[in-house]
This record gives sequence, structure tokens and C-alpha cells, in this order.
Amino acid sequence: MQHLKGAPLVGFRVVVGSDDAGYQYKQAIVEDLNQDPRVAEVIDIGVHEGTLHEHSYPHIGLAAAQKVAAGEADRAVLVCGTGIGMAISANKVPGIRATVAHDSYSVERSILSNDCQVLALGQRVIGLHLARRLVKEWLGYAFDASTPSGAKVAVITDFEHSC
Ligand SMILES: O=C[C@H](O)[C@H](O)COP(=O)(O)O
Repeated sequence: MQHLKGAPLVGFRVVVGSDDAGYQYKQAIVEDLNQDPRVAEVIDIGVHEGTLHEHSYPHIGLAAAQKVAAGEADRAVLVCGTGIGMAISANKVPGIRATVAHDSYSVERSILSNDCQVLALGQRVIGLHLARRLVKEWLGYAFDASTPSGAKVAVITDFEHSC
């Protein structure tokens, strides 16, 4: 992902995943991201039609977060029934900050305040159009470590490094 100050963000590599409860929204989000000029690569890690029950939310949440932590992707968007299980799972991977966010302000702050790389959404909680809009908005924000928020996030990363 390229971040030149003042220029639009481009070149995102985005992992997308869901369990069976988030599958329809995941499919719609994959389609949207494939059409989004800011996105260079969409990595759909499932679940897939025909194998909807092969993996549950922890498998997908952990696998997506590992890709981000390994530098194979910039961000991940994950969908389950509530988003909660995906966020909990992704947060178990060192270096990952994941959150559920179902409103524009929280989506904005998840990047600008918290530098979250993972957005989790609940298909059983919000409507499809809102979910799609939130993902679109989410790609418009970039964290700036030179703001006061940078020092706060650094407390978390420093703690991780000390463990
Ligand atoms: O957070 C968990 C998700 O909402 C999942 O899709 C549903 O989990 P459950 O089947 O354990 O309720």
C-alpha cells in the first residue's frame, strides 16, 4: 500500500474472509474490492460455496491475521455473525489490532486512533449496504504515527515486544 501525504491511498492488498454466517456479505465485499481502483489485490481465504462449514470463524480469523502479520497483506476484512469472534481470533495474532466497527465514526477511529489492520463485521447485525459502505470508507483512512495517537498505539506494540 502506498501512502503519500495528501494523495489518495492506493495499492491495498486486502484479505477477505468469513464463516458460514458471514458468507453472503463476504462475497459482496470481495466483488466491491475487485472493482475498487485503490485495491491491488484481493485475497479471498474463504469460506467458499460448497465448503461453507469446513472452517469456522477462529480458523478464518487467525489465518487472515497471520497473512497481515507476515506482510502478505495490508489489511483484512472479516465477516461472521456478529464480527466478535473474528475480532477476538485475529487479535490473538501478535502485532494485529482488530475490531468490530458498525458505524462510520468507529471505522474512521479504528484506523486514525488505533491503527487497526483488521475490520470485523457482523452479517446478522448490520445491513448489507451499510457493510459495503463502511468497507469503502475504511480504505480511505491511513494511520499517522506522528499524531498523538501514535504514542498510544506504541504502548501496545511495546508491550507485545516485551512479552
Ligand atoms: O462470533 C461468532 C460469530 O458470530 C459466528 O458467526 C457464530 O458463532 P456461533 O455459531 O458460535 O453462534
